[in-house]
Amino acid sequence: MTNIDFASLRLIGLNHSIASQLHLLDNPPPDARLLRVSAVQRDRLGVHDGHDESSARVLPALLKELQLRGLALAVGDWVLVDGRADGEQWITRRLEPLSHLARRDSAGQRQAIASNVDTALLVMGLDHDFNPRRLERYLSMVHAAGVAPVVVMSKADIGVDVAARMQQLRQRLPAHLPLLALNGLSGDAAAQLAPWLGAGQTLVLLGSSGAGKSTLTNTLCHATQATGAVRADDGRGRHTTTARSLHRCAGGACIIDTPGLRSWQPDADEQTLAASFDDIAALAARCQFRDCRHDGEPGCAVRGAVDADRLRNYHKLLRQARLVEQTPLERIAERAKWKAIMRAPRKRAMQGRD
Ligand SMILES: Nc1nc2c(ncn2[C@@H]2O[C@H](COP(=O)(O)OP(=O)(O)OP(=O)(O)O)[C@@H](O)[C@H]2O)c(=O)[nH]1
Ligand SMILES: [Zn+2]
Repeated sequence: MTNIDFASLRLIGLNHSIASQLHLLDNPPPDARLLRVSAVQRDRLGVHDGHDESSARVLPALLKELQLRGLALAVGDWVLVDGRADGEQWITRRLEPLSHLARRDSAGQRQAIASNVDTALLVMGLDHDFNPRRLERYLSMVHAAGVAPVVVMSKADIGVDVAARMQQLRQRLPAHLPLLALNGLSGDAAAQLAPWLGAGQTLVLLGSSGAGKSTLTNTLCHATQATGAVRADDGRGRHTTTARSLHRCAGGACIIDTPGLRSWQPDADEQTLAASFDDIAALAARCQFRDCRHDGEPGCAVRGAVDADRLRNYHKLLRQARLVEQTPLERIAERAKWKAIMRAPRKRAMQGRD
């Protein structure tokens, strides 16, 4: 029978939906332990039992099965781990995640970011990091994964034009989206984020390098990290330097910190991306033409009602999604078309940044 220490695992986000999957497994391995992936390295993973982190390897059969499905283990995955006589820990199963965040790299390859996340904090600095288009790209990725986003504008204490920028975002983004400005170095940040930090919740922090993700993680999880570090007694493969992704917060939530992403796209097809701009989708129902592209057609309800740069970004993201879905031949034709358009200097001026 699989071992579940529910009280301990609850500290790192175990809930009943995950635990109940154990009863549905075919041939559950005897004496396996349920643990959570807390760090991913090249050929080793950090696994957490709620109190301590240790190191494990993935069974080649599981690795192969995941690869065939285009998947990979990510921080936040729940796994079954078997201890062997040689002292090595092997990950034998991965429970089906309730949510899974992934991105596409510049070559179109899918890369796993995090699994079983309730809330994504999209962290962006109110300094030179400020970039609404990039924020919208993060929102699409998070929406495609079925994770609830919260926009966290950091460096409110040192940012430039803070009030004007917050106002700009409020006007540009859908009204229902939680949006707040904070100083990640101040204890007040925990109070501002309290609605999302309940016991058993898992949050992931996403944003560019330097946005303030680790600073915020330290502020929110400081007490737990300090106590977590002193528990070093069995000495087996613990606390490797990169194994710092899953952090416990004092109030019972846990946070997955991620490195800043460079040159990436949301892992979503055109339809999913379009749905992630739900303000545009809602307005589009009132366009005169059912297949309106909101690109200058008469009777368009979107153009004029949505921030012009947001609409340009929407079109750009859909174009990129189509590109990933295309066959190589279609891609060549599309590229030729764009080359011709890019050659026309008047049109070039209309291509936005980022
Ligand atoms: N004044 C102020 N400084 C901040 C705030 N948030 C982050 N910083 C500073 O910004 C710098 C970068 O912050 P990090 O937390 O390391 O950024 P990160 O997003 O974790 O970056 P990567 O780990 O590279 O992805 C540090 O020097 C922080 O002290 C804030 O809200 N206010
Ligand atoms: Zn329209």
